[in-house]
Amino acid sequence: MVYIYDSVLRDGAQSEGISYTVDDKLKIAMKLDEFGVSYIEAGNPGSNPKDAEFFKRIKNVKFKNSKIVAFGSTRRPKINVEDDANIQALLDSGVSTICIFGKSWDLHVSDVLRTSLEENLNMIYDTVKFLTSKGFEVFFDAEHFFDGYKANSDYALKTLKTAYDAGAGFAVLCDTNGGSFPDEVYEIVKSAKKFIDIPLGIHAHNDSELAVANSIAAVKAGASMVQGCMNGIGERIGNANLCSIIPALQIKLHYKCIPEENLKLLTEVSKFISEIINVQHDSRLPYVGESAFAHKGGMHIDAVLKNSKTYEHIDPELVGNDRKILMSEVSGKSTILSKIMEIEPTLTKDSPETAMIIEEIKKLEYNGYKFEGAEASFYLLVKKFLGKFKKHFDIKYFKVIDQIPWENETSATAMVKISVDGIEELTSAEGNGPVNALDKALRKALELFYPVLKSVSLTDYKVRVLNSNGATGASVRVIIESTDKNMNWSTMGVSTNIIQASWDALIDSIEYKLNKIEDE
Ligand SMILES: CC(=O)SCCNC(=O)CCNC(=O)[C@H](O)C(C)(C)COP(=O)(O)OP(=O)(O)OC[C@H]1O[C@@H](n2cnc3c(N)ncnc32)[C@H](O)[C@@H]1OP(=O)(O)O
Ligand SMILES: CC(=O)C(=O)O
Repeated sequence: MVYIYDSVLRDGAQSEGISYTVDDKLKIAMKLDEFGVSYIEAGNPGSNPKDAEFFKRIKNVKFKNSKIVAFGSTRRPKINVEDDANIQALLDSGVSTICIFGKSWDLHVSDVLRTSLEENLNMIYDTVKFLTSKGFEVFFDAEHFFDGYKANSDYALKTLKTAYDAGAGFAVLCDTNGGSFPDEVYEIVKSAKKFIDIPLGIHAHNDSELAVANSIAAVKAGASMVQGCMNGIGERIGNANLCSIIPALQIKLHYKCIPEENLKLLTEVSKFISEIINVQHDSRLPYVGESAFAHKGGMHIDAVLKNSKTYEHIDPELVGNDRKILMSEVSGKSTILSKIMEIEPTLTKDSPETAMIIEEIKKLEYNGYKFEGAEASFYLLVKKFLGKFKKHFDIKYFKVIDQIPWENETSATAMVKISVDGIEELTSAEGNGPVNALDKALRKALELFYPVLKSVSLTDYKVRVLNSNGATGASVRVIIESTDKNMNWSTMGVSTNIIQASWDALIDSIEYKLNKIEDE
């Protein structure tokens, strides 16, 4: 068993750009409990009113898997532990587990605490003893343990012994500055383990991008608690990313970390935390990112479709993620065929249509199209090639007029003339920009013929300048995301004229919806 100790709410709150509300903290704590981590380090009750309120409110919440931990430092030098306001706040926090960080690097004792080595040991002893004697489960975070060990191993080890003598349940060895290497961590954890019989934990920062490797090295050397943060957030570059450590330990090294059946919640929990902290979920996160199982190279896709083990280190379903097959100019026949077969199952790798579609895609990608992000446009292209595309309307013309200054949120007016089965319709609409006005005018006209389009809305609009050397004459690629609440789809347009590119993406969005209805 390796105890998973998440610090998203404490060390995570020390990340640049992250500031939780009390409600955010409560939501995250409940999600982590549902996921099944053993400990949730929820904050420092002596630090600020928000954390103090959190500890007050959390008293009324029942947790089924996790214990809430309050975090704080050893007492200040040269005062009685009972007189330390931060220790008092820990006592009042209402939790049963407390994590105390203390100095284990002599440099920090002399230069930061500005006290004697002896007094620092007294501070550790007094604080841990005081809290254990009050019945708390106490963990000791040996701050800068690895740097301290390298500078003065006797003293660093003495700090662990002191915490042990005072009744600490775990000594957690911290790579606070994140500068250690896995082989050093392995050796130092081994020697700490030989020196003292207290359960050991690891708390690694990611300054050298080695926090996950260092945490795993520590476990291999005998540590049985991993402190870290989901998504790797935390002070500076962040903490060891638990989203990578948990599956590595549980799936590959067969340690028990969280309830087995909950591992498939990992991707959801990771995305939930990004949502709460209001940052884009990083697609490149191992295991849980959108790209973690996204295959693009033609040869990779060919192999994955034959046997997914050829290019996947684990089955994505184990962590609740999905496999993605991306189409692009580096796709081979197998990739595109797998997509084409969703539209026309009788085609094979050797059908002339397959070769023609691949050639067309490569030509279009050369000219700035990117089908990887616009699968609905790909679907329409294939349908057109196979003669299966049904055109639902003709555009006679469209016009857009920009207006500055704005008037009541309106800066553009569009006029659109369409025809459906020979019946013409001319509409106009105002919008907060030319694309918005065009979208509204087009829908107004089409909804008369196709009321189902009332359920469709645009959810995202992205523009990418393709050859920026062309300055205002550069080509742009517009990607539009649409939804009808049941499904989402993306379409694309490329042109030197941003209005034309947007218009093409809009037309594809609507034709996709109407063609899909006919497939059903
Ligand atoms: C490695 C880590 O991440 S440890 C956790 C770090 N987290 C944080 O700092 C966030 C929470 N911190 C806070 O809210 C504030 O720093 C508080 C409320 C705890 C303290 O605030 P202040 O009393 O104003 O002190 P300030 O933050 O300016 O300085 C830190 C003080 O703590 C002392 N200190 C640092 N580590 C320890 C320790 N392990 N034990 C005792 N005292 C310590 C420093 O020596 C310094 O004291 P000094 O001013 O007498 O020299
Ligand atoms: C305790 C802690 O956060 C650290 O040493 O990094």
